[in-house]
Amino acid sequence: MVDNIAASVPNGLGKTPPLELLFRQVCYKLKGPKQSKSQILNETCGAFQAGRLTAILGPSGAGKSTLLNVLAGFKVSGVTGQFLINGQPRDLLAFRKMSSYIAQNFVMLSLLTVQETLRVSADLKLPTGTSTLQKQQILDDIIEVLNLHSCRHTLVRDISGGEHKRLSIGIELITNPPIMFFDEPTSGLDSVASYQVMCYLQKLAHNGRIVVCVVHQPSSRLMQLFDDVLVLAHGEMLYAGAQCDMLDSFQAAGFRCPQYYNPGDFVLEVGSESSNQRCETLITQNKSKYDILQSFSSAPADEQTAFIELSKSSTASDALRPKEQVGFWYQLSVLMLRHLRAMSRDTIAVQLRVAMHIVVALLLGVVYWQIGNDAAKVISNVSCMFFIILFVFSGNAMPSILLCLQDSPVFIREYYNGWYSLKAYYISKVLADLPLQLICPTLFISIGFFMTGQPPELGRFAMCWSICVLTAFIGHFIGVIAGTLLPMQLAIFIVPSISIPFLLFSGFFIRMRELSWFLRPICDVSFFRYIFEGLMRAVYGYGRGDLPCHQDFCFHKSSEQFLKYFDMSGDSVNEDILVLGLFLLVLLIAFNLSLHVCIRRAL
Ligand SMILES: Nc1ncnc2c1ncn2[C@@H]1O[C@H](COP(=O)(O)OP(=O)(O)OP(=O)(O)O)[C@@H](O)[C@H]1O
Repeated sequence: MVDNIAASVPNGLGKTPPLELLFRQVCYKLKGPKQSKSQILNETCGAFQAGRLTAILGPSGAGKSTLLNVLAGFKVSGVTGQFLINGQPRDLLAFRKMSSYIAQNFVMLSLLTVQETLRVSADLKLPTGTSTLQKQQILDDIIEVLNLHSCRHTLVRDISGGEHKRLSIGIELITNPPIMFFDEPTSGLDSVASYQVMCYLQKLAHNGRIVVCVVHQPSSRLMQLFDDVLVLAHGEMLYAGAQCDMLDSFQAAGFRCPQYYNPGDFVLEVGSESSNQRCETLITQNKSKYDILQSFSSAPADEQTAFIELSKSSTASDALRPKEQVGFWYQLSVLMLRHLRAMSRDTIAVQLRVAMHIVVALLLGVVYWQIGNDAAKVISNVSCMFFIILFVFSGNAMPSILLCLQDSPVFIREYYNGWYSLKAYYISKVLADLPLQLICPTLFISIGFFMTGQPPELGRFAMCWSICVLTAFIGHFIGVIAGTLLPMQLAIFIVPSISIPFLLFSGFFIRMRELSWFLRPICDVSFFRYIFEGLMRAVYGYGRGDLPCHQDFCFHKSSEQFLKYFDMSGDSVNEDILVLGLFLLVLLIAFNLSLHVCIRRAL
């Protein structure tokens, strides 16, 4: 069945020559003088061949994941060494196109089904021109190969750990890459599930691919599945070669594996020695094996000796990223559909958010029932407006942090695999969030405005609605930016901590003229000022005249005088809306920049 996948994918594996990846004297050094252990990999050598399953073994902290990252081309800065593919120096970008890297914590969107996840991946990864029928055929084959029938229509959040691992393999299988790297594909799985996953990997390898995986403490049964083994200890390679020769090699260096002992455990124990001094023979033996290979290689001499100083050439993220396979508009439509589908299933961030806006609006209406047209209750009405601002802002900022935190790791992985451009992701995020940002404040202000007895005039309602929608957008983008740039705890702390001080400069707690001169400029950059001012003007401005007074004396009877008292005279809600629009524009730009920062930081 794996053959079917190969056959149905354009440029499938059947058409590529057998590959050999050779790496020699690969070193990785951490940058910065303060790093206590700066040399993580030291002159490691090894080779991978098509059709063979290779395990990278070693004690914890030996450098296995680092080596995998370096080999897969994800770590480039601080790396030196020689990487040859079929005897030719590796072109990093071409290599990234033909290989896939499946991380230990492979993140996917939890609110899509297994089939939908694979479908999105097929839509974005397969070249334009691949027909729907071909895509469906590939999907069906992958589901069959990886035995994902039973959970085909299950949401990713509900599938088991083993199914999750298999799905992550399936996503990478869509393009049928000839080289696959796996970081601890069996972590978190029981022995049966680990064996199953490893059998799939063996099947993939024996079908003609290079399959390399980092494995922690493989059982004897699992060990038998590997064709080749790399053993790392303290950043040095003790052994790289066929599994069947491994114990002989260790024995030749003075390490004899007891009978009936798991070879995996044995090499881990040898590698766990406090230093590599006793293993010096093994290290030298391995290095000389690959030096001999160098002299017999058929590649031209100048290319063989061309050491690639990757750190010099590949600082830009684009140098690491394969080009997208489908056009911008197609990327945008697939991403939009995916966002909307996931959002429609998001109980907390979407359904509960809409419900909360309705419930709180009803509560507001009951508490401030018909006070908007009463001169005796003007101050309470101002508090009501301030509550509206607070709720619409925080009710949109906080859930948006959560939405972003789920999406960011998926975005980074897919972006670096060339599924789509940053522009397509950015626009799809902004557009897909639009309906929710319109629905929530619209529901809230519609219920609140009429229940609290604000003047029933279309013009005033439209102004209040516009301001509430802009408040929701501002809150949303502040949440989204914080969620993209910061870890969750920090984002949840930072958003209220930064926004609450600006509330002081809104004009509600203290009038601007009462502020010290040096604090007044802060009012100009407090978007709460324009929101509050806009709502006040929309309700009390535009020639509203005297308010009905149902008591002997009402101090704030004249709405004009009342606005004057708050320093908000002038029928200029348009100006407030314009300034809020500018704030929104700045936030949109900041969101775009935060995505750039996010992808650069992931390198
Ligand atoms: N960015 C970094 N800063 C500081 N130390 C680092 C960094 N990256 C890796 N290291 C160190 O390099 C060593 C190798 O790390 P690596 O994650 O590759 O080990 P590993 O063999 O995969 O370990 P494990 O099996 O426990 O996952 C560790 O000692 C780790 O602390």
